[in-house]
Amino acid sequence: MTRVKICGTTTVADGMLAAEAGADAIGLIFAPVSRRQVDVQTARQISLAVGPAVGRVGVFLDQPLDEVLRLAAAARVSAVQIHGRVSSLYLETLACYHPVLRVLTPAELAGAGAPPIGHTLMLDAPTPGQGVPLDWEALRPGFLPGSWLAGGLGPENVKQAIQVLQPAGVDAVSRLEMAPGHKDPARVRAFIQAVKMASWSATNESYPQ
Ligand SMILES: O=C(O)c1ccccc1NCC(=O)[C@H](O)[C@H](O)COP(=O)(O)O
Repeated sequence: MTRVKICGTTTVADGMLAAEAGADAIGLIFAPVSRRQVDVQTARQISLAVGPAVGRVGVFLDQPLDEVLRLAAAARVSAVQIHGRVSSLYLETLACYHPVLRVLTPAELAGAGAPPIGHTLMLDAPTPGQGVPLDWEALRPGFLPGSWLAGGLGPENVKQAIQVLQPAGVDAVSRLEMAPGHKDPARVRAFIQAVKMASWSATNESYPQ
């Protein structure tokens, strides 16, 4: 089954909405450049509210390692998502503390090998959180099994993305909002439902009859 992460959660109410709609994970963005940045106290409240079955992913962009470790611990996240230019040592050190969702752009994927244990790859647009879809067909030859997909996904196009790439998980934010940082409940529910339906179809269609 394709996992589903609802990113850019800034309130307990929106965290609960995603959890009740069946999300596997929520994203808590700590990148200061983001219009969806959440403060660490609120992030911690959200983490504790969504229950044990929902992953809480701290999202970071070009932030120092000590800042990532401090915020991740304080917010009680269960994984970290790392965008931007960071070293292998940075990622290896982080993976000693948290599962790492390493975000690559399509251009960066070209030179990437299989990720080390503790790391999962996610493909996303060069500028995250802008609602711009990737070219899924062009990605297909190099898309590594087990990778996640983000970039411009919403209820209307996620089925096609899953059919083309069969990602292990999908992640979205812009197309699920009424305004940056504020979820549209109907679109969050529709997105999660669409992922589950598409993933169920992909799994069952591949079974021999
Ligand atoms: O969404 C942001 O504002 C953001 C800013 C800086 C770093 C990461 C950010 N988002 C990370 C995500 O996981 C988004 O869900 C992902 O980029 C997809 O976004 P969208 O294309 O808007 O669905």
